[in-house]
Amino acid sequence: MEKLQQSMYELIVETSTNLPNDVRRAIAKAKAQENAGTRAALSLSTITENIEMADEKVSPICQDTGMPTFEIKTPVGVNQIEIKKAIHKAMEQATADGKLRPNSVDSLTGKNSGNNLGGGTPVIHFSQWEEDVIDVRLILKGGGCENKNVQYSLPAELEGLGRAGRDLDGIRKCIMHSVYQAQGQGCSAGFIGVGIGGDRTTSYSLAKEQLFRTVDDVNPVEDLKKLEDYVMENANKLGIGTMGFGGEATLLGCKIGAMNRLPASFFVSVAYNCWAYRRLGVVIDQSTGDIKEWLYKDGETVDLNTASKEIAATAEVQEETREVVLEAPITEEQIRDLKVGDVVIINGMMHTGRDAIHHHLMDHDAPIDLNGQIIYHCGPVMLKDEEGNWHVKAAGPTTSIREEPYQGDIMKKFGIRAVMGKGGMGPKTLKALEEHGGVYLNAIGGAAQYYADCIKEVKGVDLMEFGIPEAMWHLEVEGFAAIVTMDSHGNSLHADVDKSSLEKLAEFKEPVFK
Ligand SMILES: O=C(O)C[C@H](O)C(=O)O
Ligand code: SF4
Repeated sequence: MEKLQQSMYELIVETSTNLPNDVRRAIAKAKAQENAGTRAALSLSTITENIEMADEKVSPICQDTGMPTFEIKTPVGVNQIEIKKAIHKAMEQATADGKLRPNSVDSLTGKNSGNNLGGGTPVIHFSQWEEDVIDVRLILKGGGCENKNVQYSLPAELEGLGRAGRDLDGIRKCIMHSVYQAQGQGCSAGFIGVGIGGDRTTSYSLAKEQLFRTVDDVNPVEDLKKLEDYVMENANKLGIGTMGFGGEATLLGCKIGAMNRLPASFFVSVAYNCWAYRRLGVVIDQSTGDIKEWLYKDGETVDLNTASKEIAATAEVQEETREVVLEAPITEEQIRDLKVGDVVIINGMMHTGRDAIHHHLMDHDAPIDLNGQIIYHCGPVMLKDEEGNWHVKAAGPTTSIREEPYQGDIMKKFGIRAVMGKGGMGPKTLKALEEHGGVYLNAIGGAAQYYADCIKEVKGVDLMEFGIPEAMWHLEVEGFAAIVTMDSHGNSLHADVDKSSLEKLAEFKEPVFK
């Protein structure tokens, strides 16, 4: 199997950079249905542009290239150790080439292994089958959507929906609730895999397995088909929308599986996948290791730009929406002038800072003067050239809510005026924005190529000891667009969408499946 390592490399690169056709179709459909000219329509246009850029440049669709999860079927007698070794080598190569972000972090020391290998990374599951070829499927599922996975133990009391019992209707309520609780934080519009039954572990595994099904397949189990259809019809009525900005498209796919359970347990597990649903597969010749066939690529090319009426309307909305250009250092007066809904175009410097940096800044000085500056919640994919200069390969926002315990204090301590990320922040930060004169900017989650293109130069880096994604990168940008979703006057689009979607969720309280 001398070609196996190369085949695995191709699978990894293709999965990171090229979305499968069923996913593209779901996104194109959502885009066509979105109300023209809204923030959601604008976000979907950015997303589709990003998908095409990633494809053309053979660069990661999203900077978080996720937890690589391989599901492999081998004919009896094939050496699985050899396959594992080939995958490990291919992972290292793809990381060195900037197709994967180094994403494997020691949970105790915080050290990034740098090559995507380490305890539990990558995930490789083997099973045997009686075919004479090897079937390898890969999902790259990002951490932000992984954090929105949820497991219910029935019976349960659910916010907005009341009692969920141990029956089909109780399961229905759990699934509706899972979509509500994700809000925009897992980069909606998303896809969910649901596992019913099992124990806590197998229930989650079953949920994840559902993500290997194609978006448009039909569930052979009548009750589950009914449930999938119901969820697809109704979850979109919650109005959470793309990025949680409100809108028509909240959920793009729902796949449900069931297995037996113990008499005492009744789990419903939901695996939430962002729109950047990176899943591909290959059929491998067991003697040469060559790729015989690609899976999830059904040949027909999907036009992501079918929604011409919406694109025309985008031009209109840009006239109505206030656009403000910001360049650091920013004054308090400039910030107080911004309102939720304004589009901000950033030129000049911004500095990345995510989990490790926020924790660090609580009781250390900043490596540079942050007064009036912009902090970007981002862990980019970076590559160093032979002259030692860094280049940005992918750089979309990360989920901001993780910085909620620190953000307000850090803004005040260092005089930071704007923080940018995705998914919004909570009441503590909102209060600090009001007191201090700060603003929260929402960039489009997953649009890592779109934003990488706005970064003109890497001016430097500090705190590299935290690893590439967690270091503080000093970036010079041009035309970097984001939306004000929390302002210094106590307004939060995220709080508004959460409240209205909870009210809508409560409309699904009455039993449907008796
Ligand atoms: O780690 C990242 O860059 C992003 C993460 O997947 C997230 O959605 O928060
Ligand atoms: S940033 Fe968004 S699109 Fe990227 S992996 Fe995280 S949840 Fe997915």
